[in-house]
Amino acid sequence: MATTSCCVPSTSTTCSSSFSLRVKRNSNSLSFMGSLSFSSNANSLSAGFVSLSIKQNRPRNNSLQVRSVAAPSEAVAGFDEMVSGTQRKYYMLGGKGGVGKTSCAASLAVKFANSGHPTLVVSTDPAHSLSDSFAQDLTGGQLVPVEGPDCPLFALEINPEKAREEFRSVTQKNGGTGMKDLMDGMGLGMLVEQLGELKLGELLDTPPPGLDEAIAISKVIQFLESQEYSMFTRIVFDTAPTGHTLRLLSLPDFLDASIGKILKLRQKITSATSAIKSVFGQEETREDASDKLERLRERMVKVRELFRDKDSTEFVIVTIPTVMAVSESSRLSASLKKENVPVKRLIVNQLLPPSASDCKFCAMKRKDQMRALDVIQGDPELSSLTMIQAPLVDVEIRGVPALKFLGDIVWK
Ligand SMILES: Nc1ncnc2c1ncn2[C@@H]1O[C@H](COP(=O)(O)OP(=O)(O)OP(=O)(O)O)[C@@H](O)[C@H]1O
Repeated sequence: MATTSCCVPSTSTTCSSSFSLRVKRNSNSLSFMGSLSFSSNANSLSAGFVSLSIKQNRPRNNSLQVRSVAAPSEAVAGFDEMVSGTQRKYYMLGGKGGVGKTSCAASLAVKFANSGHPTLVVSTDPAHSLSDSFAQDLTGGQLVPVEGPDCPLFALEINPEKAREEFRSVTQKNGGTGMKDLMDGMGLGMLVEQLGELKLGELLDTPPPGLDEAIAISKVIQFLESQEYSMFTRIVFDTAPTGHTLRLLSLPDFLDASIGKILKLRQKITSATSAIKSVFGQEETREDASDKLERLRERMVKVRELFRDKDSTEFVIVTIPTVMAVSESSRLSASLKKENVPVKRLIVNQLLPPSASDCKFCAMKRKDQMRALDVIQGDPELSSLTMIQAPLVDVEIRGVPALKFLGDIVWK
C-alpha cells in the first residue's frame, strides 16, 4: 500500500495481543501500521517472546524506530483491550499543559462511543477546552449530548468557579434551602448542617484551599451513585495539568485535611460566639456532624480504591517529544506510581510526520524529537510504559469527524 500523505503517521506503535502489520512504502522508507505489539522493555526479552527491531531506511536523526515485542497475555494490549467488556471503565488522560490531553481524551471518547459504549467525557481542568475540541458548547456543568457518534456520548465540564459562584448566590437567599439543594446536587448534602452556621458567602470569597477539588470530587461521587450516570460504560477524564490531577487523586487525604480545616474554622467561630452556642445546642450538632463527615470520608475511600483498581481504571500520560515535557511526564508517572494509580500507556503526541524533503527547520525539529524519544527510552519511569506515537497532523483537530480521524490514528 503506497502513501504520501503527511497526516498519516509513518510509525504507529500500539499494542495488542495480535501481531498484524500493514506495511507502507514511500519514497525512501518502509513504515508499519496496525496492531504491532509493543513493549518498552523490548531490549530485554524473556524466553518465549519474539522481538523485532526495525529501523527505517533514513538517516539516524530522521528516523523513527519501532521496537516490538509480542506481548505476554497479562501485558498491555491495544484498543481491543480498552473496548472489551461492558463493565464500567475509567480512563484519565493527563500531562503537561498544551500537550494534547483534551484532543486525545475527546478522540478516545468518540472512539468508545463509535465502538458501542455509552460514553461520558469529563473535564476537570478549570481551563476547559472540551467545548473547543468538540466545536460545541458544553459549558454549564451539566451533561450535554455530543452530536455525531453512533452511541450516546455526553460531555461534562466541571466548572469550579461557576459552581462556587452559584454556591455563593444561593447562600445569600432562601435562608439556606437553595444551598441545601445545590449541595445535595453536588453529593455534599451532609455537609450542609455542618456548614450552615458559617458565613459561607464570606468563606467563599476567600475559599479554603481544595474547594475546587471538592467540587470535582463530588461529581466523581455522583458517577458512582447517581442513576443519571449509570448508563455509561466508559468514562474518560480530561484532567487538568499535573498538579491538580494529583490533588484530585489523593481524595481521602485531601478530604481529611479539608474537613479538618472546616471543623477548626467552625470551632473558632463557635468559641467566639459561646453565648449563642448554647442556644443552638452545639455539642449535639457537632457529634452528629462528625458521624456524617466520617461517612463521607468512607465514601471517598471507596472512590480512591476504585481509582486504584487496575481492572477498571487506567491513567494515560500524554506528552510531546521535548525533553522538558518528557521530564514532567516522568515525574507525573513517579507520583502516580506512588499513589498506586495504574499507568500503562504513554502517548507521545505531535511527532513530525515523515518527509522525503525536510527543510532545515523540520530537520532540526525532527532531530530534537528523536532526542526526546531517546530520553523516554532511557527513563526508568517511562521506559516501562507502552509508547503510542501520535503524529502532528496538518488539520486542526476540532469537531467529531476530526476527532474520529485522530482517534483512528492514536487508539489501535
Ligand atoms: N497530534 C496533533 N496534531 C496537530 N495538532 C494537535 C495535535 N494534538 C493536539 N493538537 C492541537 O494542539 C492544541 C492543544 O491541544 P489540546 O487542547 O488537546 O491540549 P491540552 O493538553 O488539553 O491543553 P491544556 O493543557 O491547555 O488543556 C490544540 O490546538 C490541538 O488542536
